[in-house]
Amino acid sequence: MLNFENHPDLVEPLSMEALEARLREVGETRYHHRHPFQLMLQNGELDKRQVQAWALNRYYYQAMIPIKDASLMARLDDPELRRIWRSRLVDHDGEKAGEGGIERWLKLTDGLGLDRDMVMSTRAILPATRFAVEAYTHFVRDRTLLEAIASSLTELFSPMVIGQRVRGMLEHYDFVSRETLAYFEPRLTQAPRDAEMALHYVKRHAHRADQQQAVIDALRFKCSVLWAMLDALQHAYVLPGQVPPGAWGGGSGRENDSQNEGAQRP
Ligand SMILES: O=C(O)c1cc(C(=O)O)c2c(n1)C(=O)C(=O)c1cc(C(=O)O)[nH]c1-2
Repeated sequence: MLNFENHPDLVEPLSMEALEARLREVGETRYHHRHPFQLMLQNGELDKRQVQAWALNRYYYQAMIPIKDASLMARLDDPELRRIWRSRLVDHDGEKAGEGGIERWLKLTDGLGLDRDMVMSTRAILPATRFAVEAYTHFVRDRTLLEAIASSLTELFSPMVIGQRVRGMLEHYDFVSRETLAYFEPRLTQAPRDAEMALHYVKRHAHRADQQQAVIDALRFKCSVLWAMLDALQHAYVLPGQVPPGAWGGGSGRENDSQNEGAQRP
C-alpha cells in the first residue's frame, strides 16, 4: 500500500538522516516514475505521435532549466557555490553552439521527425506544460534560496526513471535509437553530482523545523510540476481528451507537411 506521507507538519527539527529519509519518501510516493504516462512510455504502450508529443512538450522544460539555474545563481553570494552551480548551465547550454543538453534534446526531436523551428518556438506546447514549467521558474526566483535549491532535489530520483525509460524505449520503439536518446546518457552522472550537492546544502542549512518543512514542501511542489506536465500529455494525447487550440496535433510541424493536424497555429 502506498503511503502518501501523511506526516503532520514538523514541530521539532529532524536529524539530518531523518530529514533525508523524509525527502526520499516524498520521491518514492510522488515522483513521476509512478505517472501512468511515464509507465506507458517505458512499456512501449504509446504510439509515435504520443512519444513526439512528450518530446515536444518536454523541450520547454529543457529550455527553461538553464534560465531557472541562472536566476538561482544570481542569488548565490559564495563564489565556490556559484562555481559548482555554473556547471548546470554548461551542461545544458554547452561551451559553444552545437553542444550541451538542449542541443541533444533537439537531436531527439529531430530523430522523431519534428521540425526544429516548430519545437524551438514552443508555440505548439500544451498550455499546462507552459504553466507548470513557469510555476517552477517562478518558484525558484521568488522563494528562499533554501527552497529554490531544495526544489532541484527531484534529481535524486531521475537516474532511476531515466534508466527505466531509456531501456524501455529502446526495447519497444523502432523509431528511437541510442543516438536519438543520447540526451539521457550524461544525465546519469550529472544528476547524481547535482543532487548530492543540493542535498548537502539542504542538510547543512535547514536546521529549524520550519526550514525543514519548507524543504519538504519544495520537493513536493517540484514533484507536482513534473506530474502536472505528464497529466497534460495524458489528457491531450492518450485519454479521449482534446488537443487544446493552438497546440500540436500531429505531423512534423513543417509548413508544407500534409500530415499536420489542425490546432497548430495559435
Ligand atoms: O528525465 C527526467 O525524468 C528528468 C527529471 C528531472 C527532474 O527530476 O527534475 C530533470 C531532468 N530529467 C533533466 O534532464 C534535467 O536536466 C533536470 C534539471 C532539473 C532541475 O530541477 O534543475 N531537473 C531535471
